[in-house]
Amino acid sequence: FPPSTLVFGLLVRHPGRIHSATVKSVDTFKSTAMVEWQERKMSRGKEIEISELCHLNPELLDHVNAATGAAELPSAAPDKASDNFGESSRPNQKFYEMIQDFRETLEILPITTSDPIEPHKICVCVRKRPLNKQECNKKEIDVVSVPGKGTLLVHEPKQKVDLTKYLENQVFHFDYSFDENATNELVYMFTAKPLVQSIFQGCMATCFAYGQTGSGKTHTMGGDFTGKQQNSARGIYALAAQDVFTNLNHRRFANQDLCVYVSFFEIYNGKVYDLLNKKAKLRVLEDDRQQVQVVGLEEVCVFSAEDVIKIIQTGSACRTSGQTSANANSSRSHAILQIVLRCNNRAATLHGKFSLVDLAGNERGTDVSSNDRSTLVETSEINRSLLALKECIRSLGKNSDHIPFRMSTLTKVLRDSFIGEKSRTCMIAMVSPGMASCEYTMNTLRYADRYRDGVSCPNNGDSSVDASVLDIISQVTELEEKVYGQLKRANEVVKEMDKISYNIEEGLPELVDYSRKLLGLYRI
Ligand SMILES: Nc1ncnc2c1ncn2[C@@H]1O[C@H](COP(=O)(O)OP(=O)(O)OP(=O)(O)O)[C@@H](O)[C@H]1O
Repeated sequence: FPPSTLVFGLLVRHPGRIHSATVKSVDTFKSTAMVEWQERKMSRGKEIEISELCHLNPELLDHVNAATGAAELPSAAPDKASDNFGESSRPNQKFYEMIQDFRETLEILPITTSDPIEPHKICVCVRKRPLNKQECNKKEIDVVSVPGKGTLLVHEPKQKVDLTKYLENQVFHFDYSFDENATNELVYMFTAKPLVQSIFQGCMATCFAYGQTGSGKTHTMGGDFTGKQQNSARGIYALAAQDVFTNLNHRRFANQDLCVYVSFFEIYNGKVYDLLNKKAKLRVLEDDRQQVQVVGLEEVCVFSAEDVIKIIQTGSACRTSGQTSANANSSRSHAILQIVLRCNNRAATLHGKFSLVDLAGNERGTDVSSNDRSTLVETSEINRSLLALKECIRSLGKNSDHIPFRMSTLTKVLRDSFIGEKSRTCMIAMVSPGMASCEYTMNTLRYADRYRDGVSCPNNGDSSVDASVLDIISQVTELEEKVYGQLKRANEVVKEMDKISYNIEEGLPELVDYSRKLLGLYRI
């Protein structure tokens, strides 16, 4: 065991003893040690030696792993079995076998239509899509298992410094979990269907599809695909619309005299675009009663589920056709379909609202490496809105008085959804099963997990948001609140001045009359 490695071992075991003056020499020691260690890794005989040393001192193994990052990297190297026998039929064959072995120990009981549906104010679910054709061609391995209702496992492939492969099996629990065989109808039944019932009772319901690009958000919300053709009648949007009309005609609600309106818009870079009006750019304004309005948003009165499906097709086509212009990729924007129930009176009073949101791909949230300004703006907007969403739903879960909805345009336009007893929320986290997506899958699951606990620990494992960013956002929000308060006061002053000027104007003719009389009296 060469001295430098020993020094390296000691230094990393006692990091508290390293003083700034010695940092340079420590780095030299470290890099020397790393080079030596890399050389040893290349040689099989030496490999065994390291393995033995690490075996004798597991702490050293952890430190070497941490220092080299080796343990964090999924193996791209061929495993020993295939080295020796050339038997490997896929990359990462060894991991594939380990996962298969693990799965054999699991009791698999997928969720079915006969499982009970429990009422939730905030419901968090997860859906795994099947491996797609490309992934199958590449012989990608599936690292996600869904053993049964609510549970999901990620078999994270890891490798020790001695090249031993192992799985870190991470378990997550949600309200419901859907495997790759689940249909949109099954997912709908447990997620959005209970929310449709709630809007008839006057609730503001919201269903979010969250996940990395290609994980199945649009498939779930907008309908499954046959080739490039999307079947809009089989997505959660359309299934919800069908149920709205079934309820509307039900005698229980028939006497409420309700009518249905639909709007469809997207938010890209903090700006709202109307998908039912050639992507017209709209303004979001807040009045002095804190009511948020999307000014000029097209709200179409609909009479059947088929009407809604046509609207979905029109809006989706508008979304897609815009991909070559300002909105370069639909996965970078949030799409929101709103189904609104209004009383059939003269004022068309709001009765209930269901917002169905296909969120921007969350992998953008971690992509901060780009130098391109527009990508950075996009990334920060997506980060900001997803963070704001998390914070608003958490506040809702805690029945907090303060809902930080002004943090992003997304939460501003969904303000109704986070307030009061009548809010209902469902988050469907979508995950891709492939090993290549493992890191994104973990990010998605951690994000969704926070909702479930109602606990936020943004610095603990949440790679997408840095503490300083959180700080800045909350400072900006505070400033926004202050500016808003000042504006409100200014508004009141203007109103008061208006009143005074009105009074002056009112009194003016009388004053003129009086002056005339005076002039007449004294014959001036
Ligand atoms: N549960 C599923 N079963 C079968 N195929 C699926 C499933 N989920 C997704 N797919 C397929 O995977 C591909 C990507 O899905 P989709 O477009 O819905 O992803 P996305 O998350 O909306 O991506 P983006 O954020 O880029 O819009 C599509 O071809 C879709 O048909």
